[in-house]
Amino acid sequence: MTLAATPTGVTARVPGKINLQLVVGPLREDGYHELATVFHAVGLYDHVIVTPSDDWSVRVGGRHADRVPQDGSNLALRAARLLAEESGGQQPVSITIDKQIPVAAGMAGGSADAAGALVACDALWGLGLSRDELAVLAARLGSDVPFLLHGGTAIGSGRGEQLAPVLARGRLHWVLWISRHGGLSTPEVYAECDRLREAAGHTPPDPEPTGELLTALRTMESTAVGAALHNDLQEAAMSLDPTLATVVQAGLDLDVEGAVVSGSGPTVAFLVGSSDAAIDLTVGLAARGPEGDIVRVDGPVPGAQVVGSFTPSAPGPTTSTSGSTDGSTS
Ligand SMILES: C[C@@](CO)(OP(=O)(O)O)[C@H](O)COP(=O)(O)OP(=O)(O)OC[C@H]1O[C@@H](n2ccc(N)nc2=O)[C@H](O)[C@@H]1O
Ligand SMILES: Nc1ncnc2c1ncn2[C@@H]1O[C@H](COP(=O)(O)OP(=O)(O)O)[C@@H](O)[C@H]1O
Repeated sequence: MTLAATPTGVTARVPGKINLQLVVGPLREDGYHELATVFHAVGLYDHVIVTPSDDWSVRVGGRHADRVPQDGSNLALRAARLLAEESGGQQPVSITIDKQIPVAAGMAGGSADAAGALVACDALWGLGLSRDELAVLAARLGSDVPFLLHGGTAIGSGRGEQLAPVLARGRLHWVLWISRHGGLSTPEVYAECDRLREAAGHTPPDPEPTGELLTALRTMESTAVGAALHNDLQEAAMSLDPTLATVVQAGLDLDVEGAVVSGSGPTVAFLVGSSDAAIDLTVGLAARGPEGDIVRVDGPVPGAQVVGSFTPSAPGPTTSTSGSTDGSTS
């Protein structure tokens, strides 16, 4: 009988997200807003590597490492500890994150790392939890974390943690404009949205996703999807970072199917009709738009998944790279 070798390290790959639609309802008594959102996972990835250790720790490298906490507040570390606790106690892990998703950018990079840590630790500790069981823990870590486990395209309701998959066939091509001047705080953007609404005397109704977007997503017809992009937090994000209005206008002046600020911003997502159009827009934005990183990605892509493991008999990571990994930066 051959015993399966216990892995000595596991790598998970996890994408960032954009919101194709974000309808923000009233502020609830628990401090969250009721939402109707359509999440869409795109091919810009963090990698989360977990290895057994004597102590809990996290180390962050990669393009956006400098803005990520490397203490107990790191969401990947919090996720690993929560899973250990809820599964009856496990050996501590040392976590290494390769950070390519921009931080505080409306792309849920911290939530992505939490989702990556959940699937990596589940595999390392041999727990075999289902996605639904992991999603319950994910929701305790943040409203966006369940979606980063799920991936693809999905409707989020409640505070964003209740998911329903969206029937979507095909692929969309995106160009992301990513700020180099720092991110926006999610709670501050929600608070600014409330402030603007109050000043305008506007009380929002219970939110619902629009049928127009859901119909457009069935065929992924880019002109129809582009026309249905919408974000209720966009005005608040622009109020806190006025550059965003200039960025959106720069894209609209070029050849795009649609433009939207992702989540609480400041990332701006431009939808185009082909990969050639994405290259043209990258060149145009670099020449005419405000300074920022410009990245081409496709969506939808799968959520957090294990892509490699180290075993005592085969040291060193084995990795696979299925799915879209474009994420080309200009
Ligand atoms: C705006 C969105 C859109 O997908 O994404 P990001 O822009 O952050 O990526 C999400 O709603 C962010 O979700 P997430 O970043 O997980 O937020 P959480 O940690 O759960 O909450 C942080 C804070 O955001 C506000 N919040 C969050 C979710 C929600 N439905 N209503 C809220 O008002 C609350 O002030 C809360 O204390
Ligand atoms: N692993 C992590 N990666 C990124 N940010 C993290 C992480 N852990 C904790 N944070 C904190 O979460 C905040 C929000 O980060 P992020 O998820 O990237 O943004 P957003 O909420 O805009 O999608 C950051 O400002 C950072 O302080």
